[in-house]
Amino acid sequence: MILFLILLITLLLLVPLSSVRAERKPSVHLLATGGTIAGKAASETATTGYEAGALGVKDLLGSLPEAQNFAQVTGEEISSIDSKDMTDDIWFSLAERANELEGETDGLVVIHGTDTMEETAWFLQLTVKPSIPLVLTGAMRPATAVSADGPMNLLNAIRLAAHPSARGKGVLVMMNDTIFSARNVTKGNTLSLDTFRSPDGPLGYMNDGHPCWCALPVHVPEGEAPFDVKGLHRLPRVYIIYGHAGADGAMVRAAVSAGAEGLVYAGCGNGSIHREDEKALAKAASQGIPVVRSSHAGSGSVISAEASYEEEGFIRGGSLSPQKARILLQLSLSKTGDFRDIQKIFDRY
Ligand SMILES: NC(=O)C[C@H](N)C(=O)O
Repeated sequence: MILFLILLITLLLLVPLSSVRAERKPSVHLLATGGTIAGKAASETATTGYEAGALGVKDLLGSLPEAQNFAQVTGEEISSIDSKDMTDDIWFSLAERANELEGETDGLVVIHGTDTMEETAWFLQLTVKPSIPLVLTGAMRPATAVSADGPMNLLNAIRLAAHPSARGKGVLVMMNDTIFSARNVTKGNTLSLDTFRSPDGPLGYMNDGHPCWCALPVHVPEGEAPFDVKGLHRLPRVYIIYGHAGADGAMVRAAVSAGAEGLVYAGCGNGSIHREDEKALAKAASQGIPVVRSSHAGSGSVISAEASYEEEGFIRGGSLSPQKARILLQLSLSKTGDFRDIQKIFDRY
């Protein structure tokens, strides 16, 4: 009897220990959209002139069996495009799938071309419930190239998405061993492997597959996704007008007559607007078309400047790049057309 009791107690003590040892691997699901990471070139030395998005998610995973050592990796294709051709529909599908998978996997990786990666990352930060890590990655060299960067980027992105420390940091971009926040990341070089940067510095690095954080992201959404795009069939038509010397308002007038529902001005310096463009923009705003001032300077915030900008009801775009201000304006317009409410949204996100 005593022997039986001793055996039973030993067993009870061992069961929890063995269950800790047999801890399950985290699951990571890939949503592939195409890009150079899935690109095929005519030769191993070609790094341009390839077909972007030629390889499927199975091919990418098949050539990276090591990934399964770190996570149970599954995947599906959402599209197979060069990301320069990104559409609202693909964004809606991505947001819908990411929201559906939120309770079913520990992390998500979006495989994406680099040209519009920063825009998709930002769109997803605003439309996907931020409960599990969501990481975007891609490549600068096609999969067929000597020393292609895609496999290591994908492996790092999977390991980052599986890592608990990636939670609560908003949508992340993992490129070239470096971790960026969706809000601040931008492509900064046409061809270099080290193309992604953030004016305020990266969030961290992948050191031999382990995230090493050095900063915290700002304006990260909590709880629910800020915008619900379920049921939307298109995003409002918002054009970006590029500010430059010798402007004459023609581009603003062209945008308005093309049916602009909102305008983003990529101004100089602190969102400064050429006076000829300003006249045309003030007219657009008086017709109820919201105008956001942003900057093509590449870093810094757009704050109040000329008194006339405030009188004309222009919205201050803060530190968002013109292309990200455009997305936030599109999503804001799905909620409100009131300039003051849109300003509050810009101040929050
Ligand atoms: N490196 C890349 O992925 C560029 C490619 N044009 C894309 O954005 O799909």
